[in-house]
Amino acid sequence: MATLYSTHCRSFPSSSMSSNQSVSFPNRFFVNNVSFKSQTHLLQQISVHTQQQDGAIASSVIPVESNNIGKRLSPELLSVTSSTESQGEASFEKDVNGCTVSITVVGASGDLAKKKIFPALFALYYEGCLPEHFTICGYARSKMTDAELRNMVSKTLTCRIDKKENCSEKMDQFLKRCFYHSGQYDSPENFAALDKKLKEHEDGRTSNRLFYLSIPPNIFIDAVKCASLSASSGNGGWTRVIVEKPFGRDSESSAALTRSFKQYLTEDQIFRIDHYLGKELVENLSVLRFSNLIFEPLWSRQYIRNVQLIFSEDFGTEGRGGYFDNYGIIRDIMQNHLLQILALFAMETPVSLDAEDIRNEKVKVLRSMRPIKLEDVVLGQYKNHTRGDVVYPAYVDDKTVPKDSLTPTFAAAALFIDNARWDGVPFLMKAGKALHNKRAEIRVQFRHVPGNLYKRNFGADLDQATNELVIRVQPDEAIYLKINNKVPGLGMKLDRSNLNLHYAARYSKEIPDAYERLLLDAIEGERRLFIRSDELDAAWSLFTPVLNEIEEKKITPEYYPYGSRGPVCAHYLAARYNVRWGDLGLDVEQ
Ligand SMILES: NC(=O)C1=CN([C@@H]2O[C@H](COP(=O)(O)OP(=O)(O)OC[C@H]3O[C@@H](n4cnc5c(N)ncnc54)[C@H](OP(=O)(O)O)[C@@H]3O)[C@@H](O)[C@H]2O)C=CC1
Ligand SMILES: O=C1O[C@H](COP(=O)(O)O)[C@@H](O)[C@H](O)[C@H]1O
Repeated sequence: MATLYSTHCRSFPSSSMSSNQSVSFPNRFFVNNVSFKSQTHLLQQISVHTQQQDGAIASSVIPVESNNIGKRLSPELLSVTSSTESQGEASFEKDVNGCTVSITVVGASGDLAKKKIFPALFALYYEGCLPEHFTICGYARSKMTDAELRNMVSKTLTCRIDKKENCSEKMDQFLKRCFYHSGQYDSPENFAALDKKLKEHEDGRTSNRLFYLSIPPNIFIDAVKCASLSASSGNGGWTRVIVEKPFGRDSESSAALTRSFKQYLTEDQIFRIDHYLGKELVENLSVLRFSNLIFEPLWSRQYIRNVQLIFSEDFGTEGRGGYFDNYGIIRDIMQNHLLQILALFAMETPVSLDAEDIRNEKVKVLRSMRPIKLEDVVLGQYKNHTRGDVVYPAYVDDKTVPKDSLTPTFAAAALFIDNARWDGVPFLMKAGKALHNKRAEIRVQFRHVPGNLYKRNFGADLDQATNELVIRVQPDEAIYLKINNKVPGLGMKLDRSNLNLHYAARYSKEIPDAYERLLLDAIEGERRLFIRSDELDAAWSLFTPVLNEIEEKKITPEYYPYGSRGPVCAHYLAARYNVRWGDLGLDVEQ
């Protein structure tokens, strides 16, 4: 997996390679990524030098079928070599003209582009993770010059706190690679003009083109159609499209969207982003589980009492009420971010770390899930609240939201996976806006110790002694395990303490933003963290019936004050399954 690379990013100095040159890799790497990289080169062979335990170097050539020599590698071919972990070098035959990557941010004038995409692209550039030849082009209807785009982008760029050297120089160099093209999203002519502009920058090199659709969903198809027909790579490079959520609002609309995409793109070209999959601790979930002996044996109904997936924000829908009212918190957070984490958490060990193997396991989890019952769902909506002199608005105070809106800004739900590993274990989800804190975490509560010798020390409430593993995705990333411990002294007093892996204390390096990882993956053709269409179908099949029922029955949400801990009914839901929400406990570190 990416986290095992010890190189700081996964780029190689590919564009500086001369024909048949070997590229040496100073550190351990997975050969599949070497091969992936070679999609931008013509493959000749891959030589691998593996360091043995005694330090000796064993050399081998990864067999490449003769009919594949000189061809671009497809991900399918890569699976042959994917599990080889090596140190060494690889040889490629370089393209005659070299390659370039052109990244077009469609909707460049928008919120997400400014907030996340351009800063992530700069971070990749700053870290040396972008190829030598690349162009970034903003595309939107707004009229802007290149200079105006650069000015807009420059306001959002920051340098890594641990690497401030040459920052302004790097920013200037980066901004010089950014251009702007104004056009309509449904105009083949405007996209053809974009194509012409990109070609000028690509300067005859093999062009690989990445389109990031950072636009509202109602114009996805227009943009995909025009990008694919008028501006895709025409000279042997790849064309990929990153699509932002929402991918529809139920099974039917999602399937229709996929069908429309597939008129213009193959599944391999579609990168459906769920930025929670790019978060460091979500990426680490599989490492934690599959590369530590102590967790995997406990990872089942036998030892785990319940799992909690919690998302909270301490602000409302500010500025996004128009979008939000049509979706609500279940579609905005649960059906995608929390469900994706659940699938990664609960999946069986994949055959390998290849994208398809991982996604195959995730989809099995999703398909094993029990339909969600309406009585297992709690809905809430925030109302206004005054604290001191400050009046915090209600959801319906947003001018873009109808006054009588029933759209939930909070939801809690109990989900179940009906398979052998998880039979009967409640997976509780809770997501809300305008709550008392901002947090995303996974909480795993273990069963009570059978015949606990120390039970008298806990009084009547054995839950006080529950071991709990907390994976705090954000903020202040941490993994900690609550254990029972003897308080030092002559008596026998027990307390609960944390074995704590606190990232800020352990690692001095700043944690990359999820969008950096995902953009880099899309450039490299790594699909592991993107949603495959069957995963999406399964996710919608799970949520669509209950969403329909909520809407048909016009369920009134429980109103909770802005800045509170959310609806009381969430506690009743948990109690029904003999669960206490872990984030509301009284521990030192919650
Ligand atoms: N913002 C966020 O935090 C997040 C956003 N997303 C998703 O990312 C995508 C982009 O989000 P965001 O940047 O907030 O979106 P914006 O509403 O800011 O729209 C992006 C750009 O699209 C164009 N646009 C907006 N509305 C229309 C319209 N009705 N018809 C045609 N063009 C329009 C505008 O550019 P111009 O007028 O110049 O053409 C605008 O600058 C959306 O799909 C959103 O759901 C996902 C997660 C988080
Ligand atoms: O996808 C979305 O995510 C954000 C929260 O993302 P984070 O990385 O800041 O935690 C959320 O605010 C937004 O409503 C939702 O659409």
